[in-house]
Amino acid sequence: MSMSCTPAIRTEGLTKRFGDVLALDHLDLTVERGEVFGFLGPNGAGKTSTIRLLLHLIHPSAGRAWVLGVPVDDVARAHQHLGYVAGDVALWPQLTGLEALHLLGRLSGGVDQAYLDELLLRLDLDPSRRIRTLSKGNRQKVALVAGLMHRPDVLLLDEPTAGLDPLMEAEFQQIVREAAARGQTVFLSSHILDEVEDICTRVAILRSGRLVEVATLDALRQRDVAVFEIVMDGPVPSFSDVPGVVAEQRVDGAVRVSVHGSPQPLLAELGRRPVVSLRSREPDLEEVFLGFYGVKDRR
Ligand SMILES: Nc1ncnc2c1ncn2[C@@H]1O[C@H](COP(=O)(O)OP(=O)(O)OP(=O)(O)O)[C@@H](O)[C@H]1O
Repeated sequence: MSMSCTPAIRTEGLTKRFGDVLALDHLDLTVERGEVFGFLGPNGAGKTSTIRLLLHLIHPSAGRAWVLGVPVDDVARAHQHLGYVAGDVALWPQLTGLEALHLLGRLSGGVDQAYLDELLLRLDLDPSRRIRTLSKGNRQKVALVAGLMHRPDVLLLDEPTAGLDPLMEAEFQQIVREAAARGQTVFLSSHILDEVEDICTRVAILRSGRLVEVATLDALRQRDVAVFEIVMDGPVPSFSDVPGVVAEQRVDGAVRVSVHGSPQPLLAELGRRPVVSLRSREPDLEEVFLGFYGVKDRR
C-alpha cells in the first residue's frame, strides 16, 4: 500500500483493561490523513487511554494500532510521525520555556525555527520565564508549542486547550486548521463538543470505553433528534423514563426534552398532563451530543 492512501491512524479491536476496569473496549477506528478528528466523551470514557495506547506508553490488552501504517509498538518509527500534547502538563519547573523547547527540540529533532518563533508570537508566550513561574494556561502554551514545532505528521492532542482563555483558544484553533491544510492530521480529544465543533471534520463519541458513534458534524446535526419545550400548570414531572427521551433540562418554569426518533410516547405522556404550551424545534449540536451521553450521565 502506498503511503498516500495509508490512514493516519488505524485501530483494530484495541482494548485496554486496568484490573477490573475496561478502559477501552474493542475500538475500531480509522482517521484519514489531513483530518481534524474530534475524539469526544465524558470523563473516564477512555480518551486518554486511547492516546496513551497510540503512543505505546501503555500496552494493549488486545487489539492493534498503526500510525501511518507503522505498528505503534515499533516506537522508534511510529514516534517519528507523532506529536503529543497532554492536558495536564508536567514540564521541568526549573527550566525557562525556551530551554524546555530547545531540549525537547533536540530530542525530537527537525524543529522548524521560523515556525517556532511564529508560534511563540501568536500564542503570546514569553519564552524567557521559568516554567514554575508560569500560569497553567501559559504552561499549556509551552506544551502546545512543543507539540507543534516540529510539524509532526500526526498530532495527538489530549484536551489541549485546558487553561487557555477564549482568545488563545481561537488562535490555537486557527493553528490547527493551518496544520491540517498542510496535510498534518490532528486527533483532538475533548469532553466539550463546543471546543472542537468549529475545527473538526469528523467526531467519534466514546462512552464507557465503547465507541458510540463516528460521524461528520453535518451528519450529527441531521440526527433524528427534536427538542420540545413544555410549560405545565403546576409542578413539572421528570420525563427521563419516557421511551425516546435522551436528555432533559429544566429552564425557569419550563422543561426542555430532547427526543430521539418518534415523539409519540412523549406526546402520549403529555396528553395526560396539564400542558400550557408545547413548542418543538431543531436541537443544537450540544443537545444532539448530550443525547449520545444519555440522560443518566448528565451532571
Ligand atoms: N493507570 C490506570 N490504572 C487504573 N485505571 C485506570 C488507569 N488509567 C485509566 N484508568 C481508568 O480507565 C478509565 C478510562 O480512563 P481515561 O483516563 O482513559 O478516560 P478519559 O476519557 O481520558 O477521561 P478524562 O476526560 O477524565 O481524562 C477510567 O475508568 C479510569 O479510571
